[in-house]
Amino acid sequence: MKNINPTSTDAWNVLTEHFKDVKNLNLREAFSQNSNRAEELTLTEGDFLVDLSKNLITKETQQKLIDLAKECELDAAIHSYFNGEKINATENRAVLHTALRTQDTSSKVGEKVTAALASKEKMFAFVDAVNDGKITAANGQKFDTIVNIGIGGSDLGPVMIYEALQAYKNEMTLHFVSNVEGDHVEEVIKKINPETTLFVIVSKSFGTQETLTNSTTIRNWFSKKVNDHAIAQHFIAVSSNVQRAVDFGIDQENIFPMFDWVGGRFSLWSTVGMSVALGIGTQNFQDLLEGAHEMDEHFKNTTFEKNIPVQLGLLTIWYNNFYKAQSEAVIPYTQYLHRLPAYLQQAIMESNGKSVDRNGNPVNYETGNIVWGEPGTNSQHAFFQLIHQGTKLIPAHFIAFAKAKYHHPDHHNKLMANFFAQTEALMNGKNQDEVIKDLQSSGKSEEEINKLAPFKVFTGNKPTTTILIDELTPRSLGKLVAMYEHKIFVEGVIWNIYSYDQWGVELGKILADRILNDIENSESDAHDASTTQLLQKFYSINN
Ligand SMILES: O=P(O)(O)OC[C@H]1O[C@H](O)[C@H](O)[C@@H](O)[C@@H]1O
Repeated sequence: MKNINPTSTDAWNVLTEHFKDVKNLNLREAFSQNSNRAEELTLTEGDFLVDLSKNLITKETQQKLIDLAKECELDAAIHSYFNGEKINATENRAVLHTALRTQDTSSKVGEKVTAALASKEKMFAFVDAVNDGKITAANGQKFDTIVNIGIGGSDLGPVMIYEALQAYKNEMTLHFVSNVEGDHVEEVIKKINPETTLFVIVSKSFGTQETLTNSTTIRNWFSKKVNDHAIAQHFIAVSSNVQRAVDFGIDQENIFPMFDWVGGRFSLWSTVGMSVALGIGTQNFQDLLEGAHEMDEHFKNTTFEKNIPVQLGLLTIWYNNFYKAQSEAVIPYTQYLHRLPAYLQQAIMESNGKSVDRNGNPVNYETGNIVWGEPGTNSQHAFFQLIHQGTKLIPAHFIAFAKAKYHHPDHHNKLMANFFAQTEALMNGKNQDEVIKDLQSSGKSEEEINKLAPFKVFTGNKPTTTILIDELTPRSLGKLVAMYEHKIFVEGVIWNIYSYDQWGVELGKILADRILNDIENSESDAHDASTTQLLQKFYSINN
């Protein structure tokens, strides 16, 4: 991929000028002036409807952003991404999570696809055998519980998917242990029967402190509760470092390899999805992959104007770099997606939280937006106040599914009424006249009205993107997650950064090891005064 500083392109200059006009755009007026606005700024792809029309853009903005994408050679970059070029250059790796969800072995990455299909076949055979009771616990009973031990990409993707697909789960009960916190481990192991539990250790590197510590504690607990000989049947591993997993004591047969061309935070489609596949069955897992593949095809083959991930990525650039918005909210109107924001935080912020461009030079523009959110309607009763009336611009994604899983029309209508009402209210706001009229009709005195009115005014004009999907299924979920993966890619290309490394995480790991050594020797002197004082307080409570 070429090194192109986006701010040195013609399109950037054009956008800078264009921004001066658009920053005064009033969405209410934009709709009344153009009766086709909704239609012109809405994208569809099968069961997905993505309405961009409540954003602070015009058709012209969209065109100018596309020009930016073209000047930054997004087309060629997409080609490099899907064709397995080593676009993760700082780690000298290709980025091919897309190869995990296709059957096409005839492409340039055919060999990788063949390897991925073989690895999926081994995983599916294992999953089916466990779920059919052909592979059993050491005592011959059927496994009824899975404990996934992993962190970061080896946890967030699987948990998010499993929670999202609760309506598709089988009889297996899943637990996830991630934090290096004895209390977290304890809370999980006290709920399970080790005799019928399968432990899935997931670590791409098999070198992550949290996962190894938790696995060791759980293995020791298991051998006390059951016995040492049963370990081989009850512990399996997913890793790209097979040797380390063998050294840990996992039976070679029970190690499911991952590929180094799949980044941790994009790995849920691989054997990292083992626990999920055990919990929802192989057919549902396959549907998840096929949904993601559908989005891959859309992304690869659709013109930029109609391309959902391209348009969403460009909107982020627009808000981040021109409006200087610091963050974006993602609000799913379903409890099933309650872990989506956490999953996206890793996917988005670990990928695009970079301040050096592809030449190794500090960037002279903003990158990596902050992402956060919670399901609606809960979040309406929590942080929506700030989105409606705070001082910050927070573009938000509103995601909902037109059809509910269970038949409770009263609930679903109310949920969806809130979903539609919020984006409308964020856009329309409530002006002084409307506020005064309301207060008058509620019988308030003129004095009270004058006092209260300023607090009740909503400026409106708050941008939102509505993503309305027919129904939450494994397929539509796969498609939604892939949509965000490609959005991340688009942003990284425009920002001219490497989205697929994560050197920033490494420093914290090294420092924690150093302090651990001090803690084990009750030392505190080698640090700054603040850290020394905190360590001493810690020792005083624990010794
Ligand atoms: O799967 P593992 O090798 O144990 O890595 C788990 C996590 O480790 C680090 O935090 C990386 O930054 C993450 O991207 C990764 O997902």
